[in-house]
Amino acid sequence: MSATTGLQVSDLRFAYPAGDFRVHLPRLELAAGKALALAGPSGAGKSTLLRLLTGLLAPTAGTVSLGAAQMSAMTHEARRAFRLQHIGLVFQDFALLDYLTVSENILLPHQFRGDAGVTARTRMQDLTQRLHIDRYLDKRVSQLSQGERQRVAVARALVHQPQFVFADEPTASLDPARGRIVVDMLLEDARQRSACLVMVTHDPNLLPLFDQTLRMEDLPAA
Ligand SMILES: Nc1ncnc2c1ncn2[C@@H]1O[C@H](COP(=O)(O)OP(=O)(O)OP(=O)(O)O)[C@@H](O)[C@H]1O
Repeated sequence: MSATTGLQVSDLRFAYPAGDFRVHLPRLELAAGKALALAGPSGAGKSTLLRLLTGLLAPTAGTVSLGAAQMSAMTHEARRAFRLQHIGLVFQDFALLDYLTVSENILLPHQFRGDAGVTARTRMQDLTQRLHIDRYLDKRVSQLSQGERQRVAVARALVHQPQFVFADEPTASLDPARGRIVVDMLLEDARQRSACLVMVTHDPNLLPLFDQTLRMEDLPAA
């Protein structure tokens, strides 16, 4: 794989300062355009690993590289700027601002990037149509159901066409049919744009859709 476009992890180790949880990931490679499912029982460390891969948590040892960017070699500010530009994140709790409308939530990260222009709006229209939430664009997020909020979080993560997409159980609040729409869209979007997708899931039926699966229970003892 190209060293400058995919995701690479080498000998990553992490322990929370408080508590007993530890993780050791000797090696992970994900080429551009490929999708990885992160599976494992509750409490196995999937969200923790996702945070390590995005630079939201710093490893105790080892390296995470997203394209040419080695996350732990960057300053806090550089990591933040990199995330804003190149990473799309769907958090488990969605991390939406309740008092803003759907479109404001989706475009807010774009404004931080100094760009909320026509391209972003066109892409927002397309994404929200495909996610069946376009009729809510002017509604406050506080007025939406959990499943609708989850899809707003997915649209927000994709609107800037990031090279790396990380999604923490993006179908948890959805019925199977809508969940499948979201997963298919994430996969199709990543493949079309040659982006990397890492998705946490509890659903074994979804695993065959991915190019690779990492099961937390297969990792060596930390
Ligand atoms: N800030 C923290 N400090 C100490 N321990 C933590 C912290 N956050 C999480 N943990 C612990 O780390 C372990 C892994 O948690 P994590 O949320 O990564 O698991 P998960 O696989 O994503 O779980 P779930 O499927 O339930 O979301 C758990 O035992 C959890 O209690």
